[in-house]
Amino acid sequence: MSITQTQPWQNLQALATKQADVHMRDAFATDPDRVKRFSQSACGLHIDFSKNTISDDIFAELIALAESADVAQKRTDMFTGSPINHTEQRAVLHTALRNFGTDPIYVNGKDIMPDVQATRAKIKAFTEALHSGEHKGYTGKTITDVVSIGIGGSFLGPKIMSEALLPYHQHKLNVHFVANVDGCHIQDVLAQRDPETTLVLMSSKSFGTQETKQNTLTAKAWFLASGAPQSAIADHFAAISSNVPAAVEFGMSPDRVIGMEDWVGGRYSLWSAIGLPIALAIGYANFEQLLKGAEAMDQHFQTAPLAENLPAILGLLGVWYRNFQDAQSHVLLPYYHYLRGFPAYVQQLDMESNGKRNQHDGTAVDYATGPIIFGSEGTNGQHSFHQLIHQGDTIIPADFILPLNVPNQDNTHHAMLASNCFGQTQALMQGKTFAECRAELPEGLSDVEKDTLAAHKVMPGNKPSNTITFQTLDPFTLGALVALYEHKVFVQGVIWGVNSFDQWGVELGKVLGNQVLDAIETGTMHPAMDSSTQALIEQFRTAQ
Ligand SMILES: O=P(O)(O)OC[C@H]1O[C@H](O)[C@H](O)[C@@H](O)[C@@H]1O
Repeated sequence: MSITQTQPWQNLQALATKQADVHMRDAFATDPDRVKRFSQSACGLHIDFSKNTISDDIFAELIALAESADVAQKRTDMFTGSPINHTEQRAVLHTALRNFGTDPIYVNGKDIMPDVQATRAKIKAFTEALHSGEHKGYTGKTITDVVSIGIGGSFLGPKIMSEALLPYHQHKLNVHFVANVDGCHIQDVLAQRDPETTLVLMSSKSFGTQETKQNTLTAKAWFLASGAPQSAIADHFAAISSNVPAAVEFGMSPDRVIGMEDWVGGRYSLWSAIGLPIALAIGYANFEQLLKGAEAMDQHFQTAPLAENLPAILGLLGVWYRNFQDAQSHVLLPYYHYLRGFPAYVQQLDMESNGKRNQHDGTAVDYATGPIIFGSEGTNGQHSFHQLIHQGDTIIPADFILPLNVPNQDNTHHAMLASNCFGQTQALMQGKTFAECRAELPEGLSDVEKDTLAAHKVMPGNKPSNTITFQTLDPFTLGALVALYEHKVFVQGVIWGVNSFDQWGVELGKVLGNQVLDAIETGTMHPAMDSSTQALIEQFRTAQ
């Protein structure tokens, strides 16, 4: 049965009509306990979700909707290794990677936990060998720089988590990230490096990603051009992949390849060996704390009643806006400079997981699914796109994220940051009425001028937001925050009945891109190629 035929879905449709006449301003004015009822905490995270266009009835129906979608059973299926990624016949077990328990988890009859623990030991050993200076370059010099090459989930997690945890960097290595195949980036990074003290770390789950392979080939050519012997590759190149044979065939020394399993999705892989660059930056002990924070959120997600369950709450609120308030997007606003990359991280996590249009049996959905995710650090967004969030004609639910304390805290700056964060949520909620705007206008204006100007100044308000706060962004808290969003996305995928763990939509672009590359290189157009693409290829070839 389609989710739209369930009673909670139909009740929510009726409640949406009723809710249209309610303004949050009035809800707060008549209900002093609202913030208490619509706030929850777990794993060091506090979520104030009272500035949402929900009532107790709506919240109850959203919980009922999750129950009708059997979120609890689907959650158990994921954690216990069922092949829930059914189009690829794979389990989805990024949660096993941060499981420090002793119980077995079986995939195809094999307990995977010994391998998970062995990989953690490899990450630890690799990190400590570089940090201690034991792993030296071919001329005997200490390795000072790591160039981490990867894209998508093999880039975003490592880069954004390393950036977010800058205060925890051990300063034993400089870790540089390269993702795009645009040669400018790899060339700029390598130009600053000494081949004798640089290690190149190639991360590619498939080991088939064009950008990552090309960047690594360029790095290898750079290294050998410096006069390094072929035999030195083993000391200066390493790889992380689920396709170890391909990595060895590519020229990686077998003992420099760390494997990963195919039941770890790219966008869920920072907890696997793909997270090695994070450990290289912050040290293995801190990396383990990152895992433990995610483990704590896993336990909360598995045990908390849905009405107190942080991922379920965020997921259901997203469904409320996407399916009953016609919201097309969702904005992430981390009020913390070190978390500036977090919107891009959640963009892949959310849009590559739930940007789908078919239910599990292949039938097309007849309701909205994944939203458009965007965002930027606060306060910068206030001086850029917040105008549309405040006065545009569409609802853009917002997540504000703020550490209550920051390292090397300057209280003046931090109070300003927090006041902007909270002030924005208040302005979005309460808005400013026509009468309030008109009353502030100078007396010299005529009534017509006042009416016109006031109309332009009205802030409708009733714009929803969640505010997520925590003491400080340490590795544990960051792990919990990332897992919170992973499980939010999971809850939504279950309700929408989509497979959140494949990504068939990225394949066609790759295939056609290779045909275009062939045409650029040979001048021979693919017979099925349209005239626009052919003209673009000709334009490019002519310009070279
Ligand atoms: O890690 P790789 O196999 O190189 O894949 C890198 C990225 O590219 C793919 O196209 C997918 O869109 C991503 O989910 C993946 O993270």
